[in-house]
Amino acid sequence: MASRVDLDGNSIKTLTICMIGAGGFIGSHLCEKLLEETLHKILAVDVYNDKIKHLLENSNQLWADRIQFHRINIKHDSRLEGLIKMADLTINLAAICTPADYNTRPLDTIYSNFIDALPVVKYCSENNKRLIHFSTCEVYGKTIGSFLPKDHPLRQDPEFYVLNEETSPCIFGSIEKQRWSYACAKQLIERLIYAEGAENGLEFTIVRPFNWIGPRMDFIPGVDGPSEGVPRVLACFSNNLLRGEPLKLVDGGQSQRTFVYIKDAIEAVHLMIENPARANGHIFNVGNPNNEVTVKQLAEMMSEVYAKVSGETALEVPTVDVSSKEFYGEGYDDSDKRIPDMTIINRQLGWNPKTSLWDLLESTLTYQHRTYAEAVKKAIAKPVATS
Ligand SMILES: NC(=O)c1ccc[n+]([C@@H]2O[C@H](COP(=O)([O-])OP(=O)(O)OC[C@H]3O[C@@H](n4cnc5c(N)ncnc54)[C@H](O)[C@@H]3O)[C@@H](O)[C@H]2O)c1
Ligand SMILES: O=c1ccn([C@@H]2O[C@H](COP(=O)(O)OP(=O)(O)O[C@H]3OC[C@@H](O)[C@H](O)[C@H]3O)[C@@H](O)[C@H]2O)c(=O)[nH]1
Repeated sequence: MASRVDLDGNSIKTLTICMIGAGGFIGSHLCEKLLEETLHKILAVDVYNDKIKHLLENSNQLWADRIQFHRINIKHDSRLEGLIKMADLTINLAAICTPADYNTRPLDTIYSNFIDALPVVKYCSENNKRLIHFSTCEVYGKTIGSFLPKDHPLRQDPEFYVLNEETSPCIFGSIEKQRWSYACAKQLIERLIYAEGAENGLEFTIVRPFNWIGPRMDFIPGVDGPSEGVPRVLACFSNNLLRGEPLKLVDGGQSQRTFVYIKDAIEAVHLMIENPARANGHIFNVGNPNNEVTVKQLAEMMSEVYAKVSGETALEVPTVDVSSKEFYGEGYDDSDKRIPDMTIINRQLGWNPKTSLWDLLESTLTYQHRTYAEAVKKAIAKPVATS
């Protein structure tokens, strides 16, 4: 591989990266990218490795000696500090990050996103190691505009809804709305990392992903995850499409999201890894402001794309409304709208997302159909056990 240079023309040093949560959706894509396009070494830490098996198993591959899997639960494993010490850079992706858990398992959510991340920050700070920590767009919570009357003209003013790392406040619901346990824990760990940077010189970058989606996201209930499990929206809707059932719109699907293709987003992380002088000390929104839809529009587009890639006829009534209480239970609440301000990532790293929502759904749903259609058919055909 020819010697590669960073954004300032300096040659890039080969790194050893301790990637915690490497076996998850984002981790699997990041491992793939680093192995295929760089010479960096990965110490991959996770409790699962199904999503990176293809990278670990084939010993003929060029990168066989550049990835090592460590099955470690970071809650209680003394090997973690040793791995962080061995690495030049630690990337922490580990988290409980599915909304169905925030109000039903708030303690696990808070422990996972705050308490369990503490030693990682501490070991990086004490050993002078750089940290890239994955936070979330949920730290912004609700938009200022959402508190205005429905038809107020200021709702159309970007000042009232575009989310900026340096100027937007973090607006959460009341404590009984346990949905915000995740966002609040993520916010506190961001503040702690920021304080470690300010008081102890920790070199850090914080990433706030805005709905990254693509292949290998979450699981299909009853196929490669629990039948009663509720994954994030891409997998929920994929599951409905694979089963030929209407897509469930929580509270009418009026919330808005911007979706970015995982492969575009991984490019941004790659730039952060290899341009520490431009990334250190920054918090970055990573999303695609051009891909905004309501959840209802997402459902309609996914139905259309799925019909195209599977050759199956779309349902006449493709969606059904369901209340958030029925779908998620007590304590659910929602972010109304999420448009990332791209000024900082653009200025520091020159990054811009490329893939349109239609195109990213086409490649993702082609993957979902190819990977799961047969398995779902079998699961549906299985006779239900009678008592
Ligand atoms: N995908 C998105 O759009 C998105 C949006 C906002 C924030 N994020 C953040 O990005 C990070 C990665 O998200 P993802 O979508 O890949 O989720 P994911 O659930 O697919 O990956 C998380 C991984 O962390 C591992 N993990 C969790 N607890 C662990 C522990 N105690 N010890 C070892 N491993 C543990 C899990 O096994 C899993 O493989 C998370 O911090 C999440 O909050 C993701
Ligand atoms: O079947 C479904 C699933 C979800 N939804 C809705 O779709 C929207 C998106 O739901 P997701 O499950 O993708 O989760 P959210 O976008 O609310 O939060 C996510 O955002 C950023 C990350 O930190 C986390 O991965 C997650 O918290 C929500 O309004 C939800 O209520 C449905 O209408 N139907």
